[in-house]
Amino acid sequence: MRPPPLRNDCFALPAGVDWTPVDDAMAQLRDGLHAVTGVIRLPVDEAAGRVLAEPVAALRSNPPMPNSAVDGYGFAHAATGSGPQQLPLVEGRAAAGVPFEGGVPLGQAIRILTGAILPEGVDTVVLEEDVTTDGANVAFHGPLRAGSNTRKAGEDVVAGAQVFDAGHRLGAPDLALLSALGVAEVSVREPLRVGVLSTGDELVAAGQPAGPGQIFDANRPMLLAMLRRWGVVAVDMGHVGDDRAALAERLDDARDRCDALLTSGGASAGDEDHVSALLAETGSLRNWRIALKPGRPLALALWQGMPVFGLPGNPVAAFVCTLLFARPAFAVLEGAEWSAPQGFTVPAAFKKNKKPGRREYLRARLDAEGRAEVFVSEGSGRISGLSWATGLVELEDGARDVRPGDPVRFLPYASFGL
Ligand SMILES: Nc1nc2c(c(=O)[nH]1)N[C@H]1C(S)=C(S)[C@@H](COP(=O)(O)OP(=O)(O)OC[C@H]3O[C@@H](n4cnc5c(N)ncnc54)[C@H](O)[C@@H]3O)O[C@H]1N2
Ligand code: MOO
Repeated sequence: MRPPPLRNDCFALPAGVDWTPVDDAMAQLRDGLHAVTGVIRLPVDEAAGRVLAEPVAALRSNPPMPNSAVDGYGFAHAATGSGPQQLPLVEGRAAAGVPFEGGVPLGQAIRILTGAILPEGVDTVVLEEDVTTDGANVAFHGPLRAGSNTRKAGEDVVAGAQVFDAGHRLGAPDLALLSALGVAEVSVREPLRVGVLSTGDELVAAGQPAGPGQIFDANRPMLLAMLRRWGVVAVDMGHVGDDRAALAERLDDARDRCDALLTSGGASAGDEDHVSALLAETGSLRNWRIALKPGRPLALALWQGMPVFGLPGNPVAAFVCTLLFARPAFAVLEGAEWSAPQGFTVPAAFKKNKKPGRREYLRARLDAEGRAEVFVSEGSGRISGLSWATGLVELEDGARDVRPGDPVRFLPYASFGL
């Protein structure tokens, strides 16, 4: 027998294997998904984090009426000029919620407060800090620009205008806007229910007695917490050993309770890689060898119609694959757009000679000078690096010789909604 040459690089891309570039895998995944959750009506103040199921139009303009932006004195600009101005005051005042009934004659002024509707005859307001008054007259220096310190009706949004498309995920500022526009109820998607299942004979839950060959299940608490951060209903599907029948039973159970499932472990093609073996029997398996480090094996399949993301077992790989593939996929399943993280370019504080042909994600954080430093090890079982980091540095698919000071793309955990 002649052995093959020793490469000893489990990230080498062996010839004859079909390595899928990250972007191709993402595009294929995105194109195969559609919204699966139901639609409900919700009061706007309960809708933060939900995805709109239909477009929303303004029921009212913002602001609904022309009004004053400041506390001061209102008048018609046409009766004023440059230099010292003095205008007699009309009786009464205009306040927010208590409009002045009647008009202000040309050449006269009225006391007006912030948010008050401009009375008939008023188109300009002078700040109270810029006047002197004896209670019967007001004096100030011109010229003032016509319309100073006022807000036009609909200058922000006009009634009838569409403010959001279907698929928009509502954030706190959106609740302010919808409320201001008189929209009190919206049609939104029900939240996605995603199960998390750990696989492998070696796993025990933290807190349980562990034999020398056993390790504590680190992926399940991490993945469940990530889902909760994303507003997903996280369903703990527990742990199964390397037993195909038990795994099939658990997948059936998940199918009844979840819209999608994350499994970890057993994703590649080893003797005990039952997840990919079982999913292969469904005929829908896409067992990707992704040109990605960490996170090469990623099994995607439908189990009786339920999308299953078979994540690699190594916790760092499971984390990266979930951020890159599962999170945007969940958005699509919930009726939103596929979402790419918003990264930014910073100088590197490290050196690295990167091989071509795969995309790499390094655990990273910013130092005091805003440069990205990376974790001491790239081992995908080095969980401490995930805690040490505050984000990931993304190195594109080609070869790259990174020197300190070179620009690199930093993706903070926050850009993945964590
Ligand atoms: N001969 C080769 N061996 C391996 C290769 C390779 O290319 N050639 N690739 C390695 C890479 S990369 C990964 S990733 C893993 C993928 O394997 P699986 O997805 O089948 O995962 P497992 O073998 O079940 O587990 C890998 C590793 O992670 C630990 N693990 C699993 N689940 C958990 C959990 N819930 N919490 C903590 N740790 C977990 C498990 O004990 C293993 O150590 O294959 C490599 N091997
Ligand atoms: O990349 Mo494996 O997918 O290192 O852990």
